[in-house]
Amino acid sequence: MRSWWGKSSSKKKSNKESIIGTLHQKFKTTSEGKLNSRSGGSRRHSSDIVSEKGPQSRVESRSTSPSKQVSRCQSFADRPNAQPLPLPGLHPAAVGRTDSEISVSTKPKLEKASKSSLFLPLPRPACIRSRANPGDLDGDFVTASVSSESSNDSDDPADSRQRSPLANDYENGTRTAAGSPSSMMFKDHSSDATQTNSREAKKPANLSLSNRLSPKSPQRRNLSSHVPNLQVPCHGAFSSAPDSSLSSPSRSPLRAFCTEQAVNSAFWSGKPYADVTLLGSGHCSSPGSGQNSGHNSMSGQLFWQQSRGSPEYSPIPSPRMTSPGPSSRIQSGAVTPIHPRAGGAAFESQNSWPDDGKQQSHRLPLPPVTIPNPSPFAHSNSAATSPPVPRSPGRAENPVSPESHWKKGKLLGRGTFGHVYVGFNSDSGEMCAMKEVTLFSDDAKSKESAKQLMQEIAMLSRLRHPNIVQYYSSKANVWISPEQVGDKLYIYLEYVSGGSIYKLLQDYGQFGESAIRNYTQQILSGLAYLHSKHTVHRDIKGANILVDPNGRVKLADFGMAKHIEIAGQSCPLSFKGSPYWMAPEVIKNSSGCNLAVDIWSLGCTVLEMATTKPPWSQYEGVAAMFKIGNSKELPTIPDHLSDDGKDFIRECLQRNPVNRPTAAQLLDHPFVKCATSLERPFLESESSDPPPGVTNRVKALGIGNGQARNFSTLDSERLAVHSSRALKLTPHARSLSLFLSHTCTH
Ligand SMILES: Nc1ncnc2c1ncn2[C@@H]1O[C@H](COP(=O)(O)OP(=O)(O)OP(=O)(O)O)[C@@H](O)[C@H]1O
Repeated sequence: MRSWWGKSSSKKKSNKESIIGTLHQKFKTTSEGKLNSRSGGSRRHSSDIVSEKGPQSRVESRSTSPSKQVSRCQSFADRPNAQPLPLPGLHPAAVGRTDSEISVSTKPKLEKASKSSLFLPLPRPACIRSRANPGDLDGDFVTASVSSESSNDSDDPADSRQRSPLANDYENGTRTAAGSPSSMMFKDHSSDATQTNSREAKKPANLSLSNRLSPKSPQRRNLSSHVPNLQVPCHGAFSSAPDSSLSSPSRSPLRAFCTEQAVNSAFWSGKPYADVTLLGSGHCSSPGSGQNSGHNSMSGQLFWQQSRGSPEYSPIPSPRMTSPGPSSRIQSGAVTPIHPRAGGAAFESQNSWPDDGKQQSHRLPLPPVTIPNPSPFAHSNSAATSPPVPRSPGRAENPVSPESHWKKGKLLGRGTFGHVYVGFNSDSGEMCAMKEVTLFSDDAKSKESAKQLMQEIAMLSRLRHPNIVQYYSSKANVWISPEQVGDKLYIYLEYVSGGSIYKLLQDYGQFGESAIRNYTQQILSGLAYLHSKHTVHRDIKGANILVDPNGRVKLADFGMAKHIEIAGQSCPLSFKGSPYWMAPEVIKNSSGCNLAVDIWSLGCTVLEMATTKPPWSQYEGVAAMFKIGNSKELPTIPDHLSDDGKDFIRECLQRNPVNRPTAAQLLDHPFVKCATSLERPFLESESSDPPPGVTNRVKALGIGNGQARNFSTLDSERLAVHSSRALKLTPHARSLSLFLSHTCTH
């Protein structure tokens, strides 16, 4: 083994502590759990599980065909167990108005009714409008909307699909709430939904009514009473992600909380990058599996998380994502006829509501913005209250808060903590990435979420490096406080518009070696800086590395980063990370968490860039973890990589963390030492004329000659938004760059 940094790299035998027993035990448990579930015997954490997929839905859940999804939506009522839609006014006395009545008293009735073809009556609009106190009505529907929203922790259109039973079919089985108080809090919804797939056709009205009428459903809460102090630790010290099992609060609805789900979603579904949560000494969280952003991160117990299909969710919802759920219905006025929780077809299709026709069709998705309701009845008549002017997904809404200079724009992606939007400062013309976290006052996970977010801010606000995403403040000169608006918390980050490495790989396929060298060199620079601050990232992978249009790479997502107090010391191991990128010592819980875990993950990321997949991706999650943790094998290294590339990967993937080089040492490795920068210099030379096409275009824009020369080297976005920050190479930097490119060609 070559020791190019002068350090012995003789391999030691890896720790042979085996996790076989543990995994087998878990596997056995999960298998049993699954069998129980299939036979209807399992009721694991019924309140935690948003929905459950049956054998059929499990297959379809992996379908990515929008048309298929739509077709399933349309055929929902045709399911074998589907019952005729209830007619209004048949049995008014049977309508439960309280939660207890719905959940207890009416339940047997409903089951009985389903056998005897008797159906619960449903309220007509006229009945609703004739209420003595419109506020009651509003309250009911507000309740429904809030609780639905809450149960999904999200309010963007993309989440509509999650709330839809079809969407649940599409991606559930592992779609669960996290067992958090929040999920318990929304038991009406989650538990109903959990059992929906098997029962929903039998009792759609039950779900509808319980959602609409539950007096227990939460109202919007005063956040401050529950997250009273949002001040992050002062600059003086680094903060670290807490080692609790609640590491990824906002993603709780998606977090599997029983082994059965692990099996459902990953092991038996054949999903290559299934999300896993392992039962470990600590916990894991965070995103981005190979297939979803942050969705295969670990958190404490051996669970598989259902992938959402991509680590970054497209800001433009696909057709299958456009079925508006309760939340979007409330906000957008769109109603999915088949949504049982919203009362969908049960109400509208057979009750001859005036706008029946409208409700038969799927409306276009609306952007993830909150549209003020024009009247107290807006909720109740949500189907007919589409905003007069459809908002484009990119259209900014009002400033997040009066003091904030950022306006929220389109959705960039979703992660563990919440959603990320483009932010725009109308005054300066700058953009940022706004991370939005929705907090629920009586939800322990929300507190954890806020805590982690603040720790991430505290961490990021201390870091200044070109290869680390920069934290911005919501307000001038306030650098460490997240902004709290209602029940939402915002932090503002440098906007890296190129997306993540994962997304680039998905869109364009594997990278060429030159790009890999360059990106790796930049990742290493960021890591070397981070490690010099005694901080370990713990979730290095393609989905957490952003790339700007100039090829500059930025480490992102510091939600799991940990500060190691004393250099060289390891912190107590937390089972954190994303399984395919996770170091053996983390899986085996054998030698604590130290900086070397990032080096292992870097090696996996290099392989990911070279092949589009992380190592051992041919194995299912548990098997992959077994491979990583227990085998002595190296993952397959593609032949097309240079010897330097292969050697670099081998160095990173040494099983004994002690033998792994440091980031600083790896910067001297030949694979990255001569990496050529992809970043185009900002040309200042008067003699370099732009191509004729560009010149003409620039002339057409009325830009003078001098400006035109520079314009040719800038992408329009950067020019428009970051002109004040445009990179200019000083003469010294230019000559340095030339020198480096010259010396590295040899
Ligand atoms: N600074 C940014 N610029 C551009 N896009 C971003 C930025 N930060 C995040 N995103 C987008 O938002 C998605 C989710 O962000 P991020 O992963 O940081 O969220 P998170 O809550 O920390 O989730 P997780 O821990 O699951 O990764 C990313 O995959 C990326 O597409």
